[in-house]
Amino acid sequence: MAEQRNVVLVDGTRTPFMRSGTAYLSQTSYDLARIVLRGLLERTAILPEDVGYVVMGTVIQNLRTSNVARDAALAAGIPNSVPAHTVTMACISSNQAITSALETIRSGNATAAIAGGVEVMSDTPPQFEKKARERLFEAQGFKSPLEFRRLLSGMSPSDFLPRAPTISEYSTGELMGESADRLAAAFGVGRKEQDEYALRTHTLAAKATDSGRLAAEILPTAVPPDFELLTEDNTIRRDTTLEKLAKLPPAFVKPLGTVTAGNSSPLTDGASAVLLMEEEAARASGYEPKARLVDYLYVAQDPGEELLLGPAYAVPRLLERNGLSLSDIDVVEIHEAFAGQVLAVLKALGSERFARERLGRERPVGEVEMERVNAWGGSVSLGHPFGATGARLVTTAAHRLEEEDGRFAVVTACAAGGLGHAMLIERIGED
Ligand SMILES: CC(=O)SCCNC(=O)CCNC(=O)[C@H](O)C(C)(C)COP(=O)(O)OP(=O)(O)OC[C@H]1O[C@@H](n2cnc3c(N)ncnc32)[C@H](O)[C@@H]1OP(=O)(O)O
Repeated sequence: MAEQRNVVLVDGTRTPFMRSGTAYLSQTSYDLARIVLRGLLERTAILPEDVGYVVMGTVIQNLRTSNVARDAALAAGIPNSVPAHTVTMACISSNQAITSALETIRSGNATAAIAGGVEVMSDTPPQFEKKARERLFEAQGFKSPLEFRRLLSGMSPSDFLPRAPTISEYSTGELMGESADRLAAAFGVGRKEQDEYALRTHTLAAKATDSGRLAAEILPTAVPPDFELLTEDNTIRRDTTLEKLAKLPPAFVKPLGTVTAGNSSPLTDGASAVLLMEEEAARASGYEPKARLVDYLYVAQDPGEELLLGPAYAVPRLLERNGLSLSDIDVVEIHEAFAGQVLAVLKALGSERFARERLGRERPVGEVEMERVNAWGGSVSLGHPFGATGARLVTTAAHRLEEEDGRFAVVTACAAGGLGHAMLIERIGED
């Protein structure tokens, strides 16, 4: 069998992440995807014709450009001969984009590929109920004013009111935040712990911003109407204190829930992208790749019972099949959908009962040292543009490996549908 081709991360970048309804209100997913692709091309100085494939993740599609990867790639100057596709896998959509690009390179179908993701929650298309959609469909065939009267017959005006989509699990109807609340309760993660974690992530994100560490991955971005140059995430709350967090009411399970606006990831707009290459080709082109993408896997659990617990299943399997243990992992980048979800995952990894009953192992997977976890902030503080978070995690993990002089990083995330992902990344030292 031919030796497997190594796939490396040459570099990654992202727009600043912005709370929905703020700086990117004028933008569509196509706009931000085009901006980030152009930014990546410039940053890496790769010739657009040397890119063999483009794949991007997104969750809430704009129907006019449902293959946003293709349309944004064309607009970014990537030749029309370069194929592109868009994937969706809820909050791990750009993780899926990265692994799709990785497989495209591994299989020899490309030497260099761009993967990324985009989400503009500010541009969520309003939805009509099925009954109204049926009537509107029929109306396409109406010609006379008399026929148009039929549009409303038997319908009330409220049937035509557009509804904002909810962030809920389709199969159960449960909101993500409700599920996070149940998960936290099931693992005995209290409100105080969640608020402390929220304060930690905001504090670390502010520090990483001020020290310029996050600037290394952020693409300064200017958009209409005022074209102010945006260089930082506006999701970070520098005014956060435990006292303020403690006063916030439950956001989902009322009145007794523990998940609040303060310990949840906010609704966010943003885009991210990475350049992946076959290792030898990258070196031959004069690049010093940042990290090797060693291995990855996806898991899926019951969305009713364990919607956001995927990392607790994915990480042990990934470590085991690579002969590693948690103590070998210098950098952990875990998606923070909610503070309570991260803390529940960490508790699951340290739990003997979880190991025995859920993983079929004699011993717990292990305790994760907190200083290794999301040291530059996470989705609660940096925001979570659904389709773009995965590529942020991978880029940050590679940068942290360099900065912290580590060898292995694990990137892991949960997603709607009970899905989970974990990826093993190895820093490429000077050899
Ligand atoms: C796999 C996955 O990723 S699943 C996750 C998918 N994502 C989600 O489900 C999104 C979850 N988040 C949300 O839905 C929303 O952010 C919500 C519902 C939690 C909160 O939304 P909003 O109420 O619009 O949040 P908003 O930012 O206005 O905050 C509400 C209040 O809390 C305050 N607040 C929020 N965060 C903080 C903080 N860190 N410190 C202090 N106060 C805070 C705000 O100032 C605001 O106060 P005000 O009412 O006095 O102005």
